[in-house]
Amino acid sequence: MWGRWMKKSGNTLICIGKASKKSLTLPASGHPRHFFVLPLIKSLTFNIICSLLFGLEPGTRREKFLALFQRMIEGMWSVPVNLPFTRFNRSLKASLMVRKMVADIVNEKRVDLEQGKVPASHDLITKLLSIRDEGGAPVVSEKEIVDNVMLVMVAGYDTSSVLITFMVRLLANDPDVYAAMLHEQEEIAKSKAIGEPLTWEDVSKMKYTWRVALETLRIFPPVFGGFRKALKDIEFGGYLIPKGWQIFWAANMTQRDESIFPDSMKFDPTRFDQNIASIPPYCFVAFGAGQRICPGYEFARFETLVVMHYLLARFTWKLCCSNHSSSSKDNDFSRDPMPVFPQGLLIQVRPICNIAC
Ligand code: HEM
Repeated sequence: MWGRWMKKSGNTLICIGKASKKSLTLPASGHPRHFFVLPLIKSLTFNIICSLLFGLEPGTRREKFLALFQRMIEGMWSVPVNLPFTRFNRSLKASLMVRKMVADIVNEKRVDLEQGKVPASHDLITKLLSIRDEGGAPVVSEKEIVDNVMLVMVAGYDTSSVLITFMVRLLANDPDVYAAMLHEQEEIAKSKAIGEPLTWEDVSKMKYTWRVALETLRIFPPVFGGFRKALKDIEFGGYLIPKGWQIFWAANMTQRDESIFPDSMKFDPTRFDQNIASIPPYCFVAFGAGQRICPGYEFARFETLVVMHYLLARFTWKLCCSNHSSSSKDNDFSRDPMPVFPQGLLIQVRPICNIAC
């Protein structure tokens, strides 16, 4: 849904490209720098969503929004004990403030639309505000718009950023995949003048990079599962699941099942080339499946591809352990329930410019 809308809106790739270049800039001194990948990419994907979906431009307001939003997310999976000074309590308070900020933005946009200052196609909010029934009355209430904005922010924040972080780790560990991906991006960049933005055609050529992303999602799905309700009695593996029961589908288990993905722990992006036909339906479920499949799939695809393009164009990197951590396993991760690295995955980065960027 959003993918189609974004493709129609001409500046999508330019906007993702600009945000990526801004976040991924280092002084060209050639000296290495250290970065924690996950927080950096999280704020990048947050900024992309803010600009593209909500038309919220950089500035103090967006920074406040990000800080409150992060506080809200931190407590979403904590023990739900609402006592002062708990993570849960801080999260609830932040959530109220985020809702208030979103409601204010929606109101401002309604006024802008009424005064003809922005077109209906400006962003997701103006689009939703402009849907009218035959009598000219709004179809989506402002409360529904606020709910949808909150849902999109939460669903799009921790997902693509986790995928990109895992790809950064993979590329540091696997020189063959790194070389193949760099080659693909170099070929695309060669056809462009320095600073020329990526086009939809360029993105459609990033086939190997997307296979690497899919294979990363197969082994390390950011969303490890979800609930469904049995609409009728089902027999599965010799067990009866009665109608009305809740079922938890687990991407981790299906996507590492040896009978579906042989040698399942081997990282092999060729599973997603012409071999993709051998993957049975509902077995690659990193984006879910069926009617509730992730509506942000296309958006996540081109966001990931554009960010990876600029990362490869501008830097080489290697993994390192954090000075602040006594653990030598800094590059291992745990689930919270999203995959998290103890310090956010520390890397040493060296700026390059071997691709036009
Ligand atoms: C790598 C990136 C992403 C992954 C792996 C991912 C994965 C998922 C999964 C597994 C679901 C549940 C689907 C189901 O129940 O069948 C989901 C739902 C959803 N995703 Fe994504 N997602 C990603 C990026 C995004 C982005 C960037 C957005 C928005 C900009 C987004 C918006 C949503 C929304 C709104 C839902 C709820 C849909 C519903 O309940 O009907 N996702 N996503």
